[in-house]
Amino acid sequence: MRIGLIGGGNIGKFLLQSINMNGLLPDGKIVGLYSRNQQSAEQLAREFDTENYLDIQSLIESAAIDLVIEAANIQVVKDYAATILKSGKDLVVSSVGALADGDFYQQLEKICQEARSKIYLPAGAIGGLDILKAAKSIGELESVSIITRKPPQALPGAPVDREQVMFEGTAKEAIELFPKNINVSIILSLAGLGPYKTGVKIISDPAVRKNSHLIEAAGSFGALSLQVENDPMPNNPKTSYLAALSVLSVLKNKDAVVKVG
Ligand SMILES: NC(=O)C1=CN([C@@H]2O[C@H](COP(=O)(O)OP(=O)(O)OC[C@H]3O[C@@H](n4cnc5c(N)ncnc54)[C@H](O)[C@@H]3O)[C@@H](O)[C@H]2O)C=CC1
Ligand SMILES: O=C([O-])CC(=O)C(=O)O
Repeated sequence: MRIGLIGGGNIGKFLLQSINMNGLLPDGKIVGLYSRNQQSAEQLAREFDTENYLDIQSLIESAAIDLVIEAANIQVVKDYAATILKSGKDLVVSSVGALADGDFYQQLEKICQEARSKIYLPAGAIGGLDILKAAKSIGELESVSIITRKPPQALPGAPVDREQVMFEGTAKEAIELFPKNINVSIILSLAGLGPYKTGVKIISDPAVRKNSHLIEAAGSFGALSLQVENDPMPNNPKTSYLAALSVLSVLKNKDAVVKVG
């Protein structure tokens, strides 16, 4: 697997370390990187033995790459996913919030069918998606919600001296207001009832250090209540370590002959 990486932040650097330095993907290597800050991208490319691309288009079009990982932001997915998939390359998306737009989702799906490419959406900083998908398969999933609690440093505009509910509403609205904080609500929507029917509450809490997500769902299967207490990435309190691990896990399991879950 010859991988191209977009984004050299927390998740990107974790992947470079895990794959290119620690060899955690036996048949894979990140052979190309594009990140917005060229100075740090050059440094990362040197440190982790990969090629630094000066513009995103050349990375996407490179014949040396057969799968692209987006670890940047929602806008990058909106701007480049179609080009990547049309070129026949597979795409792993970290900023799954981009797919809250149903028209965009369908457009990408059509491109994949025509170009025989695939999109991989990691579970990110949460779990429980297998339960929602199973419950939905007979159309008897009734409700899905997520309550996210993060320290104020992770949430724009949060007060540092008291707990505050920053948002309460649907996943569709939540991702528009907090695009770097609540991608989890969109993967939950895609596995379950869609972004208009997934309830979201975001709480800023100065008493916590971890990013926690409480997922609740109900249907004919029974009820789900799952609390994830995530350690943040060392350099970015917004992003949970599990989000980075889940991208690596998708890559590790991509071509497995036995699929679990
Ligand atoms: N699904 C999930 O559970 C989660 C998803 N995310 C998503 O993953 C993204 C990456 O997370 P982190 O690595 O923690 O963020 P980060 O802020 O540490 O890194 C983002 C990187 O992307 C680069 N970048 C920004 N705009 C770019 C562009 N136009 N082209 C190329 N590179 C660009 C930045 O320079 C930076 O290196 C987040 O923005 C968020 O959308 C983050 C956390 C959890
Ligand atoms: O990392 C997390 O806990 C969740 C997050 O930022 C996101 O979903 O965008």
